[in-house]
Amino acid sequence: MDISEVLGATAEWAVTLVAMAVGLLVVAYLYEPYRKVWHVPGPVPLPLIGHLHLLAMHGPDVFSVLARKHGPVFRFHMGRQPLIIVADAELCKEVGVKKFKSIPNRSMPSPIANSPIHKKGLFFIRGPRWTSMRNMIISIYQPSHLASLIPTMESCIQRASKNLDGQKEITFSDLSLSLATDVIGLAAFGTDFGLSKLPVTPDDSNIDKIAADTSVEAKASSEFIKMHMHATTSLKMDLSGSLSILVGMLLPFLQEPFRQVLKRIPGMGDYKIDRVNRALKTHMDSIVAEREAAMEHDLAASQQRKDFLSVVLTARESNKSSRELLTPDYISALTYEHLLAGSTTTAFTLSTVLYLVAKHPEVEEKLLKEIDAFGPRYCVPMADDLQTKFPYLDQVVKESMRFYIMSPLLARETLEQVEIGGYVLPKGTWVWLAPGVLAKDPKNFPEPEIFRPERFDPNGEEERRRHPYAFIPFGIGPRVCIGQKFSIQEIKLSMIHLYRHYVFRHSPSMESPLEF
Ligand code: HEM
Repeated sequence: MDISEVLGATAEWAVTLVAMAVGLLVVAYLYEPYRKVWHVPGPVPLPLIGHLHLLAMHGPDVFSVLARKHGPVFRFHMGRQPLIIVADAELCKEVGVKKFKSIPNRSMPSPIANSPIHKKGLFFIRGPRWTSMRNMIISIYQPSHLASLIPTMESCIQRASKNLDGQKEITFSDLSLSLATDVIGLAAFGTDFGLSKLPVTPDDSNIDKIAADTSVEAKASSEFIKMHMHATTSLKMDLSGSLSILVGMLLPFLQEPFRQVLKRIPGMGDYKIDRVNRALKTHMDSIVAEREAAMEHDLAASQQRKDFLSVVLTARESNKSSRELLTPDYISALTYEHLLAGSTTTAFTLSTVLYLVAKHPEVEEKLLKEIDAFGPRYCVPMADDLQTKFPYLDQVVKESMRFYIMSPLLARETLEQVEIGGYVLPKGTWVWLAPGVLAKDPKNFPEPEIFRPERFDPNGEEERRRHPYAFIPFGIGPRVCIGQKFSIQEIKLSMIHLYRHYVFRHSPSMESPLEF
């Protein structure tokens, strides 16, 4: 062997060794988070994609399938990121309530981390700031405030339902989205978006028609809503996300550099998301600034306003710590969050209630009887009436929310090492509760695939036997939804108004079975 052959062989070895070392580093990087929670049962994750192939295979049922196989606490890998899924009512109570001090925050998905308008809302803020803001917001949502919103809600419902007059066929989910967005627009901003004058769809098709309205207010609202719709649909952290989100799920360290580059390339998803998020923030900041100016101009008139933004601005002036806490960017984020958290959720729930009632004539008959018994059509129920005079409607709404649960997962992250269901989880573990699995568990809901509102009858055996945390569509513990009563009030008022004037049937062209 001459010297050049020796050198060649050495170089080959060196390249092989370097390639192996890089390969090992990549594998170590990919499996590093797995190492910390490998003792929790779960399927073997594939490199890069983790368990995303299972999600593609089973759809949203994947967590029920895995819970049956691996037990109530198991691992699910979203790309490289392991999630510890908790699918048992008692253990959910442990995570959400009993051990709240060790698990007080939500994990922050990557699309949010890049958007201040989303990041600074109540949903994702942490620590003492969250405690103070939550207490301040809860104080606004007193029963008397909710009751005072009934006329606003009712007038939006009446206006939206005019779209049904003379119609043989309508896509109700579009109408309910317009309605819910209008209601929250008035409740949060004191602004009438007027969307239910003409339903708006997330694919923007009606936006153009709305934009044809030349009034300044209509233009501003339609632009704002268009951006909002886009921002909402792009928040998903799944296979349909932007390229940087996809890359981030596989190799998180590459996400930020990718995003920085892609957001500068017109036509890329990241480019659009970045522009929309910045525009939304600018728009919200200008709404807040305008309202602040109006307040300075006429304090007494501003204090009379009932919308969330005005109430928060008034609260800010009450003392020094509120002024420090409620800076304009947080106020923008909190107000915008209402639109984000309160429109699609309520619209989805109202649509599914209507869909399920239309599918079950015996439920419809019982419901109509209850609604008719309340009184003549012009008699609008008050807050107390909604709570006490419509027990069957209450059961129908609950059962619909169980049947098609809006949030099948609740995100949490451990603040310190904690033990859940016999497994020690280190600080920083993503622990996600699975109300979607609980809602279909025959232990708590016999024959879970049957739509039966009576299972929520407070005097019934099934309701009495059920674990108190088996049904948590609005979440659990101190982080529970702040808009629960608001949206239930809106849904009940809508159902009462709609069923006083119309009945609904499924269109022959409707997708069956529904796919989510
Ligand atoms: C049917 C309608 C709604 C559903 C199903 C729903 C569901 C949820 C769920 C599941 C959570 C997470 C709770 C947890 O992690 O334990 C949540 C949180 C939240 N929701 Fe709702 N929601 C609805 C309507 C609303 C409305 C109308 C608003 C605003 C007025 C709102 C504002 C919020 C906020 C701010 C949070 C975060 C609370 C915190 O972290 O302190 N939601 N919601």
